[in-house]
Amino acid sequence: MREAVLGPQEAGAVDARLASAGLLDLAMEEAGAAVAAACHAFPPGPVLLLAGSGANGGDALVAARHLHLRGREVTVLAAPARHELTRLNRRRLRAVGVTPQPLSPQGMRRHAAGAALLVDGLLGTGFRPPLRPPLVALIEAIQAAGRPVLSIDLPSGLDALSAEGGLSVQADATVTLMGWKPALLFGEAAARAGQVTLTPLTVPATWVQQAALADRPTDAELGTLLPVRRPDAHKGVAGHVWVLGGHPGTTGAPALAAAGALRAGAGLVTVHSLADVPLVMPELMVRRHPDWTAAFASLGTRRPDAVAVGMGLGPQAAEVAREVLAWQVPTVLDADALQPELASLGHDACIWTPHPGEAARLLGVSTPDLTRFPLDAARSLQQRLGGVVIFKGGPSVIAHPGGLSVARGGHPGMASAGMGDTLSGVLAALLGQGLLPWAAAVAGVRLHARAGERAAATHGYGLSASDVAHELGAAWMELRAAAG
Ligand SMILES: NC(=O)C1=CN([C@@H]2O[C@H](COP(=O)(O)OP(=O)(O)OC[C@H]3O[C@@H](n4cnc5c(N)ncnc54)[C@H](O)[C@@H]3O)[C@@H](O)[C@H]2O)[C@@H](O)CC1
Ligand SMILES: Nc1ncnc2c1ncn2[C@@H]1O[C@H](COP(=O)(O)OP(=O)(O)O)[C@@H](O)[C@H]1O
Repeated sequence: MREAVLGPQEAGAVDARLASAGLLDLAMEEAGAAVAAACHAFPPGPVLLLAGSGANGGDALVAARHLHLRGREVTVLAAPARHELTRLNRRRLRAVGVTPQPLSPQGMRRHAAGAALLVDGLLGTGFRPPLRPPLVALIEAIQAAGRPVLSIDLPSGLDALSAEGGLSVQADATVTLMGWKPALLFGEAAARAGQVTLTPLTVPATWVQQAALADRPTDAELGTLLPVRRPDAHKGVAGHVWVLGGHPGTTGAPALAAAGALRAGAGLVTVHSLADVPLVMPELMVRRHPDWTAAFASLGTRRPDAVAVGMGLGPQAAEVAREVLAWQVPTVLDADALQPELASLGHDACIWTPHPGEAARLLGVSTPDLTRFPLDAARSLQQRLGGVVIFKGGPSVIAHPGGLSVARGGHPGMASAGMGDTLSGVLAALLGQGLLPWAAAVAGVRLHARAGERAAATHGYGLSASDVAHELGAAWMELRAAAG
């Protein structure tokens, strides 16, 4: 099932809709039950639950009731409830014999000493930074307690939309509700969440869609996008990819892109370069040109099915990319071709693949400004460049005219030189096989990430881009198999 990446909901609007059908009550009940179930994965012993004033606190109160009814010793420290359902669940908790005590850092410290587990229900998606003092002291007290922590929805103190950690709870596990929040997927914030499990909640799909900022497609969905060849297929129908790149000192980059293209099913791959590009696979065709004017003259009016341009291309990259963009063929722009002066020259069949440094150059902002809010960064890049943008990272965000998509998987071993070059080749291969740019982008990024995961199983942090290219075929088979 396609999962949503959710932004903070406008609590009032959601409440009104849900409350009218009594569904918010059911949703909170489901949420609390899931949290209680997750507590059983921790060692046995007393559970200290911390409930804030909003609905996140309400979830904690429901969890406390479920735990108590199953015979688990619980202590609940709760802030005065501002949320109607939270008040209701406070009454329900009292009715089964558990009376919440006032929430304070002192009380927290006193009770944490005897607790086997802390449940953090202080703040959820309703939190708006900066953190106010009473919460600062509480979060510091949670950290100082040194007990295992299970957070509800997201660790308290994290801004659901931001990748920043800041002062926030360091959880061992998080039960997130309804959909993934950006904070659980990116940067320092994601590292605060520990092991995350998603509890979907039985609410109408339209509500989830309304709250969603992005989607997060599964392998089964992405596998259906990969092309299937007829038995009588020949290399002429599998796409001819041209790779334009390389410069003395960076000749490996186009070679890696070309290997990525071949391993992602391109029928023919030709590298055009002014430099002496290594023939990393004998199946590649490499044409060395004296200069780019001569190169374009010799190519005449011949055009490939798809182009990847920019990898290790050096100082003339903008000029070369300008010429390529005028061809109006499906084009992947990477590395040195990611220049601000090309922004207005793109077309609908372009895929731009900046990493955060290149994205900052394209938008004229600082890298941290972009990595803090990766979904906003991807959206801004797409608005500036048009076509499809892949804002690369772990994970990457794909911005296309239909919205945003957050990729799954990959491996930290992929943080090594040349990895993006291989991705460019993969994308060009998929474009050359007829995929629409958005489909090539979402399927290509996942194919590359899955190949990275497979290669990392053998090579760990010693992973190279060539290792990833070698796993592309197996990753392709897996994705297709997942599609059924
Ligand atoms: N919307 C839904 O469909 C569901 C939401 N649920 C829960 O509801 C949560 C959202 O609930 P709410 O919107 O009530 O918000 P929260 O429970 O996240 O917190 C809101 C409260 O936090 C305090 N707060 C906000 N900013 C603060 C700051 N800077 N410093 C200190 N305190 C601050 C305010 O006092 C506010 O009352 C979700 O995270 C989830 O846990 C679940 O009950 C399941 C269903
Ligand atoms: N920690 C990570 N988790 C998942 N994928 C990663 C991670 N680090 C890097 N990658 C992937 O590796 C690629 C790196 O691209 P890039 O920075 O352009 O490399 P290069 O410029 O060396 O070719 C991107 O596709 C990125 O998504």
